[in-house]
Amino acid sequence: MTISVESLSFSYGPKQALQDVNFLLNKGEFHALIGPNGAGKSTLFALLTRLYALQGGNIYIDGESIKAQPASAMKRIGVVFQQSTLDLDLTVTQNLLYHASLHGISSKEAQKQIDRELERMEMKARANEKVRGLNGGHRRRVEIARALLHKPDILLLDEPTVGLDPQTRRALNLHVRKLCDDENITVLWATHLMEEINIDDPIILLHQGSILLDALASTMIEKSGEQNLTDAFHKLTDSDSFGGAQ
Ligand SMILES: Nc1ncnc2c1ncn2[C@@H]1O[C@H](COP(=O)(O)OP(=O)(O)OP(=O)(O)O)[C@@H](O)[C@H]1O
Repeated sequence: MTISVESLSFSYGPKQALQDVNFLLNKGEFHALIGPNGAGKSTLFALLTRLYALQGGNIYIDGESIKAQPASAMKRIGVVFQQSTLDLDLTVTQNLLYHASLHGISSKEAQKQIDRELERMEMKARANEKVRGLNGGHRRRVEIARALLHKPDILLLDEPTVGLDPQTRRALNLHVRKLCDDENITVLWATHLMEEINIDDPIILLHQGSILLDALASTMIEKSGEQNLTDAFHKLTDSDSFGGAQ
């Protein structure tokens, strides 16, 4: 399963948020989408998930255009948005059952999938608790379980660790990396936190709506001349040093 983004551009009225964005996601790999605030990450997610209609360019899933086959393309994608969309007054299972029914999954199959995904996220013991009683990290795990219910082969996560403490962030990041290893799921993880990225991760560095770098994280360090990812990120996304990084 690959995603190919080709010549993607998007404007909010006169404000151009993305310009000529191109990249490829490889099957079963963890990719980090990084960029400072306002770089265009959320806009890109909105296009990948069909929340916004495409303006310029196209997105292909295994060669299939999401413009031409939006429904079948969407079946292959699971999404965790930046803002939580769980119903706080429903239990974990009720939230997941509702989502499964939206995907047309039978209740028997849904229960099987819910058990499987909650087990994987180490949340099975909390299945009958109201979401309101869960901490932020556990709510995020439920959202990841929910995104996987319809067995997608691509998982998109838009800054999923916002507001979580470092330990919880790390645990969640490891959970998602395991999905790549165990299930061959292709992941796009948007973040502006460099500690969530490994040196050998493929990264897509977005800055002011354009791709500044599409390479391994180690290459970002080399290109910047810095010693670590955090310094490299700041150097490359500082407007004064913009250009010459590609
Ligand atoms: N509804 C909107 N109307 C006008 N401009 C917008 C709108 N949404 C986003 N923008 C602008 O488009 C650009 C890209 O925004 P976007 O939210 O995609 O960036 P981001 O990288 O996700 O940032 P953040 O990390 O802050 O969410 C920014 O300059 C932003 O101000």
